[in-house]
Amino acid sequence: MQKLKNYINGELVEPQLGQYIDNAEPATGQVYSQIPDSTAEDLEQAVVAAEKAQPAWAALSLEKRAEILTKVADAIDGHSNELAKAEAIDNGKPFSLAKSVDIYRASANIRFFAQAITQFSSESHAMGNEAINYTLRDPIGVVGCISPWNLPLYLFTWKIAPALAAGNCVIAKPSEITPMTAYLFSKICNEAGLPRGVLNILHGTGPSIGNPLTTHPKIKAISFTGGTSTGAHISRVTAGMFKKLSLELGGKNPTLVFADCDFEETVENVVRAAFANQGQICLCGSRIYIERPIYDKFKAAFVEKVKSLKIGDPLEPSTQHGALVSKPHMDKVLSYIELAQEEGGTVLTGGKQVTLKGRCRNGFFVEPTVIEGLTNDCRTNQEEIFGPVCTIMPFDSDDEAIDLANGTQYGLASSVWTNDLKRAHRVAKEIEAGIVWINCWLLRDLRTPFGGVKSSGVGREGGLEALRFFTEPKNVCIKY
Ligand SMILES: NC(=O)C1=CN([C@@H]2O[C@H](COP(=O)(O)OP(=O)(O)OC[C@H]3O[C@@H](n4cnc5c(N)ncnc54)[C@H](O)[C@@H]3O)[C@@H](O)[C@H]2O)C=CC1
Ligand SMILES: O=C(O)/C=C/C=C(\O)C(=O)O
Repeated sequence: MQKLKNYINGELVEPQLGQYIDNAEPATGQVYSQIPDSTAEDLEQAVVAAEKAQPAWAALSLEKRAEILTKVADAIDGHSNELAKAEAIDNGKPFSLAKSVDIYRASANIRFFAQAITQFSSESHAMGNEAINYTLRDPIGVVGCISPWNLPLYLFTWKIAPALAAGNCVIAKPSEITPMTAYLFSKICNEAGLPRGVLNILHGTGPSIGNPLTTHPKIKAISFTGGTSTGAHISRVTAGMFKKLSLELGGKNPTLVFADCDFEETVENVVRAAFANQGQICLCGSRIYIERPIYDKFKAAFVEKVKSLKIGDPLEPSTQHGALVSKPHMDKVLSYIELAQEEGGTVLTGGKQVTLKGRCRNGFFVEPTVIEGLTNDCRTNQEEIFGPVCTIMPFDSDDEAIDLANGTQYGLASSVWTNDLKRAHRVAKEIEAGIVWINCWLLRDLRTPFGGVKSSGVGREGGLEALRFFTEPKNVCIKY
């Protein structure tokens, strides 16, 4: 069975304590590889390598750093089929989605920040005839990046790319549930000529390697994407250590459908927003509010479209809906469907585990599920399910729609479907979320600020926000 290795100082190495954990393929339920269960000992080795490499990496010209990172992006493109297949096997997502979304974005993330750093500038503040201030933005040094399992290489590169472009050296921890593409990426970095020690990748669980990483005194900034409770834990354990924290956490995102929307286009996109990646994207619209005059018509068209999604082997080109990432996650999703019915909800379609034939007969497949008849304050509508489950509810006015949308502890993303420009502006202003899409969903410009409010996180990723996060500003004041 394949044994993955850590990537430290440009080399693929075994964990020092020799401990491994199993890694299963969600579509078959079979363990197919093992990954290092890394510990503080491995972290120490990585910190030494990163500290040693950092001054020379930071001293490279921006153009040279950009050139090396661009070679890494080119190498991702060169291996895109292999990476997409690995992602589909490791995560359970359809190969077609892995290729067109995950691996495409992984390369785009690195290419984008390679260019962005060459355009990065800082402020100056003149004090009349007395003095001028200018701001230097230096790399922080060694930083930590922790990424989740839902968009494995996509989110891994979304974090490491700005950190590296800004001149930091990185210790990155991919999710132990989907380690494979980060492992393949370590080989790609060597192939592309990334200098030794600039990026170090440690595999393993939150308790064994995540905790040591977040609390290591030499790691001065942590960028984390994952569950809200893990984000809260990281805030607690780093309190008093004065680290920079960027926390991109959960969501329970509202989709507001107004009667004047473009009907067909809206149905199609609201289905995608709810069920893309089996509903396992923090941006998925899982609470769908529909203006009453079109509620019945929308419900019928929406349910019909959801029923037509093809569930199947992630490696089959025609599959639209793959497996959930793990058995515990599938059980969690199924328990929420049960809870929704206990809370008075009616399942309009879906609701059950799917048993496929052949190779995938033991896989973790759940039907795309639509539920109606619930109140906004029930647990189903308040807690992040992070799976192929959405609820639909009617509303009667703009104000009611805004209140319903804002009625959770989360505030990550939202989408609004209307042809009324004034309403679109007003609703966008009133919604408590870091991201509002009008007549679209997951349309991404990598220059824009990305992140959430309330329990959805702290700080923003993307564009200049990310480069600012991964640099330390220093003001220099010169008297004339
Ligand atoms: N982007 C998002 O919004 C995501 C949300 N989730 C939510 O979180 C729930 C739980 O999923 P998990 O995989 O358990 O997410 P998680 O938050 O535990 O995992 C995310 C990353 O954090 C790491 N981690 C876990 N404990 C840590 C610790 N103490 N210190 C440092 N790093 C740690 C994990 O190993 C992984 O790399 C999901 O059901 C979903 O509701 C999960 C993944 C992504
Ligand atoms: O940056 C994006 O386009 C998407 C990010 C998605 C997440 O952070 C997530 O699902 O966790």
